[in-house]
Amino acid sequence: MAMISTSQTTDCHTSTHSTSQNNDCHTSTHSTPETTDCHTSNQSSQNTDCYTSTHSTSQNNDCHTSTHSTPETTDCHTSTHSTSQNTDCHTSTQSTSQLNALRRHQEYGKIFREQFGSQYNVLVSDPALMEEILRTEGKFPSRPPYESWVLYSNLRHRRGGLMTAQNEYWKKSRSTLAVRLRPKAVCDYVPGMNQVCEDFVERIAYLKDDTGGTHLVPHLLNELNKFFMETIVFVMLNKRLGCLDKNVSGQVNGFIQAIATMFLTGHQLMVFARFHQMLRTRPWRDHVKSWDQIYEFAAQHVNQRIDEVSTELETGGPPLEGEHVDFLKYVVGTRQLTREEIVDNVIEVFMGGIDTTANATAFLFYLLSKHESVQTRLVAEIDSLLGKRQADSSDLQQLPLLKACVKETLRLFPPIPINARTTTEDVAIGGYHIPKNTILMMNLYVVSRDETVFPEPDEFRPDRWLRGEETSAHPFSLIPFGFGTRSCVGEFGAVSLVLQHFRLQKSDLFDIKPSVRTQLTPGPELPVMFVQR
Ligand code: HEM
Repeated sequence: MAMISTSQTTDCHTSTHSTSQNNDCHTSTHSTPETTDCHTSNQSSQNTDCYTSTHSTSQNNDCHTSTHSTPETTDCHTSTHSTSQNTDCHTSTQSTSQLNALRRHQEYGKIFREQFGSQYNVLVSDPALMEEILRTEGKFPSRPPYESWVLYSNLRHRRGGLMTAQNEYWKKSRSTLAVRLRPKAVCDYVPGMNQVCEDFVERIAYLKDDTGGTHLVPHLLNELNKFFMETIVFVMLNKRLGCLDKNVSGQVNGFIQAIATMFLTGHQLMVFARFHQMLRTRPWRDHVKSWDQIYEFAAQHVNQRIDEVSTELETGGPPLEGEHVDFLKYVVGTRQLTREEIVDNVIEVFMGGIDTTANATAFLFYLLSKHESVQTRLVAEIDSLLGKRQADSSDLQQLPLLKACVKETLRLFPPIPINARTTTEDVAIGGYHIPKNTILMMNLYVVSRDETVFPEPDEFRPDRWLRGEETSAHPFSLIPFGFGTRSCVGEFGAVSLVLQHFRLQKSDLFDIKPSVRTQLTPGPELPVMFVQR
């Protein structure tokens, strides 16, 4: 696989792709220039990953190739693809699909259009353009939902939840749920969450291979998934599932497996989901089966909790002003959503929250294990503030390096590498006219790896986020949680407790192989050794 070296990337960017101002080489060599249309790249159809689908260059004989001044295009093209000598470990841990995305933006610029069947997508990798998109969205911002999720909801006559909802139903769900998931509200759950963290640390100590001497934790990503599932279920349902018990029950394991299958098959159905449904293909059948299992398990727990809080509300009356109310009690108390709508929403929040946080934490552990000097400074920061005590909600503000490490991890490996919007009316972005129903794909990953935005983009340098050294990057250059009224409702949990117990070391046995499986993931096994402190 050809690698992209940083210096060559710079050449390409500066010489040919400066974008939004319409003064880049693409625009300047267009036959129909300013403010009309952006570049078009025709997709070579059958790709299973709509984010990363490789276009066949030879088919690009429309405005892109036909209007380009050939020498410049050729220069740029070859300069970004001829770097096979690069053995740098940074680039080797980029997923193939993200490397493809980088190349395409290097080739076509920071805004270009591609056609996918009858659907037009506009791909954007410029913070200023992303700001324009996100600041001009209307009352009901529309994020294209995973089609397979919507097809499943329709099949089972469900309304779906926050992740897939649109228009008035989305607004109603959002205003009911988000308020109790904001960081301030989640602080109320910190003592219980710390208990979950303690159990996770105990489980890591139990699982890590000390006798074999590798100190590795088998299936670490799966363990992180369990940890975040336990945490999110605790916050939302005020109950423990037992995901971190020594012997996890068959039911809980089945639920975890079903989520993994749902995401995997969802990724396979990313393109032409309707055809898969019509033809009842294997991925479609597995997708439906896994959703059914997820619903069966989760609905049982959510319904049980709705019954409990409904009784509490009937007997105790509405909560007093300022009184801590748990998430579901609050939601039921608002009477805004039906029982079925609550179930659908809670399940989709689970699905939005578990894998994202697990993948992000896995990448963070990996990066810390690889960068011992950062880890040493971070451990010193945590030790001097917390000693042996557990973190509480006010501590995060006093752990600037921890925050910086989290930000830097999300920059290098954003779990949702591409965020998107569907235009609900004709709009102008970067001077281009974009018709209604176009999908605007904002490639967070490509921005993160753009050295005109972040110097030394492939380096893990948390210091770039610290006071005094703060990056001068555009405010929209790092938006891993999205922005605006449709942004993420979740908040990223602390990892301080793990570092209070273990020193993380990179194992030489193997390295990660990131890939996009609906989300950007480092893969099931991580070369991170947990050495007891
Ligand atoms: C590192 C962790 C996470 C990352 C990187 C992340 C990222 C994102 C992104 C990029 C979006 C789309 C935002 C937009 O369209 O502008 C999103 C939406 C969402 N996230 Fe997260 N997320 C994370 C954790 C969580 C957690 C912990 C929860 C739940 C407790 C959660 C629940 C949701 C929900 C429900 C939405 C849909 C919101 C809506 O459409 O109104 N996420 N997330």
